[in-house]
Amino acid sequence: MTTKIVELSTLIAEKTKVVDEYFKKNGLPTPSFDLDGPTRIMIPPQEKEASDALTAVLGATRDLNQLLTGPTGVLMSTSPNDCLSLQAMYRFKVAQTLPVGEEWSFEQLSKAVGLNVIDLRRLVRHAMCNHIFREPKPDYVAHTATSKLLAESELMQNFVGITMEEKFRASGRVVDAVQKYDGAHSPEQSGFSLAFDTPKGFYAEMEVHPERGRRFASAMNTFASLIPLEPLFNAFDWASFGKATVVDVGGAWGPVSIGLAKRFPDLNFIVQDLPGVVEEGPAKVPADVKDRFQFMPYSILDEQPVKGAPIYFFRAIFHNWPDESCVQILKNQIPALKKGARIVIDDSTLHEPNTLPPSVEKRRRSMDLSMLTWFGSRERTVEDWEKIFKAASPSFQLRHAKPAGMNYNLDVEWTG
Ligand SMILES: C[S@@+](CC[C@H](N)C(=O)[O-])C[C@H]1O[C@@H](n2cnc3c(N)ncnc32)[C@H](O)[C@@H]1O
Repeated sequence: MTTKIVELSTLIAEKTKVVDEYFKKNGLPTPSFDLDGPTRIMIPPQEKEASDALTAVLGATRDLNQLLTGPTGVLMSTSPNDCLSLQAMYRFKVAQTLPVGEEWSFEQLSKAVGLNVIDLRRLVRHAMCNHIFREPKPDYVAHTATSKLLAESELMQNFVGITMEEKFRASGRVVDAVQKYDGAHSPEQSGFSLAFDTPKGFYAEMEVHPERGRRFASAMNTFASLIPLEPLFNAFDWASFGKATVVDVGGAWGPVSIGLAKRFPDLNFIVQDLPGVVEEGPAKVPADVKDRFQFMPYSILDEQPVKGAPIYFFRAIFHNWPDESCVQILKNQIPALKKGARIVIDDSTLHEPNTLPPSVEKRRRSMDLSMLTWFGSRERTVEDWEKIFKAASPSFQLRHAKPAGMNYNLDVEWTG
């Protein structure tokens, strides 16, 4: 009889071959830890066979690893140390300090980053276990593909920065928050607020710490600009509105609206966000669509000031807010809505357990816990969404809820 571990290893071998052939056929470099290794492994979902094979390999390698580690090993090796060593790499700018292609001794690196050599060595050597840096000869450090990416990419620096400096710390207080508040009813009832000892929720706290706020906004904006927008273009009939204004509520610097503007030349955009965020916006809009953009400070906790637009677009907004706040945000839009106006929501959504490949399910569940950590909020199923619309007003009618890439697209009509 074939055992589970052999079954998994056979699947891994078969599916890895499919992925390998896809890379070769498309002239893509093979994954490598070396300096010139590719920085991003992405197979577009329309390349279904190769994309499914990659998903299968990621799930099966994880399962095989866990089976061979065994229950005792899994429980005892789960630890925050991966975050700890990466936080140190971020805080001491180790990646940016070590020149790419050079080999520096720990002594030299210690002097340059300003951390004693004993602690630097132990932290870097732990990071090396995750292929972040390598030790080409005893007591020397060199870059790998991953540490090089951290050295050279501002997005990665900001993304790692918010994860290690804010979220890692906040995670340590999530269970306390859950126990204390028994379900967050407002953004300040989060692990983040407990960890940072603040009476404010995450976004309100960022307003009083503009540097941290900019780091978060930069990470989110760059991340958003890397996500393929094709699924969003196709999920909603943007063109059917003809010459129309889209109010991009919480649109940050407008990365998603910029994509929409390029694809749908008849649409104009009013991008709204907190004052410190929108002030960065105009400089980021490419010249070819600039005349169709306006940026406006607006807090979703107040009444919507742009009246009578046909489309109010919320991308990755509601999952940052607990249910009561979502209801209030929707109510705040009502005075601006004319009959037939649409609230278009593009947000990640939860599925029934065990209906997605394990690696995708883990990503979604992790996103759900991230929302809990930062904001006391949650990912939602379509049914959860429907309850929120109903609580805000029975005049909100859900026209469709369609999968759109990693997200769901919800088209909600104001029936007046
Ligand atoms: C996860 S980001 C999504 C940004 C953008 N919609 C996208 O898809 O990339 C959430 C956005 O909500 C904005 N935000 C947070 N609190 C807000 C508030 N009270 N009023 C308006 N925007 C807010 C943040 O500044 C941030 O830009």
